[in-house]
Amino acid sequence: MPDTPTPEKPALGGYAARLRENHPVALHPPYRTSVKRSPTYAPISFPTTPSEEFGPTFGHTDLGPMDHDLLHNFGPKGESAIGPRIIVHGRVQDQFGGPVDGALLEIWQANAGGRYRHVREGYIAPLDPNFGGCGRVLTGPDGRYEFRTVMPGPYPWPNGPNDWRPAHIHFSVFGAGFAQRLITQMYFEGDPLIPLCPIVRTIHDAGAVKRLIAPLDMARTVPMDARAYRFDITLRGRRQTMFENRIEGL
Ligand SMILES: O=C(O)c1ccc(O)c(O)c1
Repeated sequence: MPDTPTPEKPALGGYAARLRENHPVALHPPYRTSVKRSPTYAPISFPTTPSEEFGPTFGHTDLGPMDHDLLHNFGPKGESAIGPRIIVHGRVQDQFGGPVDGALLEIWQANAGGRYRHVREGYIAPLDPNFGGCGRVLTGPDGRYEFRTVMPGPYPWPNGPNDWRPAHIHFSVFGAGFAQRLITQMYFEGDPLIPLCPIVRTIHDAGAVKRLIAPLDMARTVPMDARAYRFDITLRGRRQTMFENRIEGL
């Protein structure tokens, strides 16, 4: 059977470039720390070695059995974290919609009250003794992944006088090696804080923002247990997910 081209798949196969136009500019003063963090000199490219490009590879033996269950992977007695229980699932795909097998996803998030378990966290919301906020999962041959957790709470941050981050989960995606790492944030459908967030507002393309917002997925909800949200991650192409660590010009 010939492969059916997707709308963006070149007839002769090949390569779809990154969508650089949608990448936020590095300097966006309403996102205050971007002023100090944005480069003032042109980026320098360093050559990589083959071992950085192709290894190490990740396998199921690298993950603990509870890594994908943030509800239970921290509490000393395996008790459930406090908060609305959710499943987050989706597919990691390439520019043509093909599955990306064996990608390592690492996730981190605040607890249901909006507080991170981190030494430099300053928000007054309480810690949950049964929630660490970190997890890991590998995609399968069909590119799919799934983990369960609590719905993170929104939280205030010292940017402007009254800026609040919408509820979000941070994602790091590793490909075949440490040099292939992409980082992004997932938001939740219906959150009124999304359009107000100075970090979200660095992204000028409405479609790119929409692709960071996971819709509620009632088909995957577990009755009397957990709601579900679907977050697909597309690595390249016209429908690519916006990644924070893709530097303009590279
Ligand atoms: O990069 C930052 O400054 C920053 C601030 C608050 C956040 O919630 C975050 O994810 C990033």
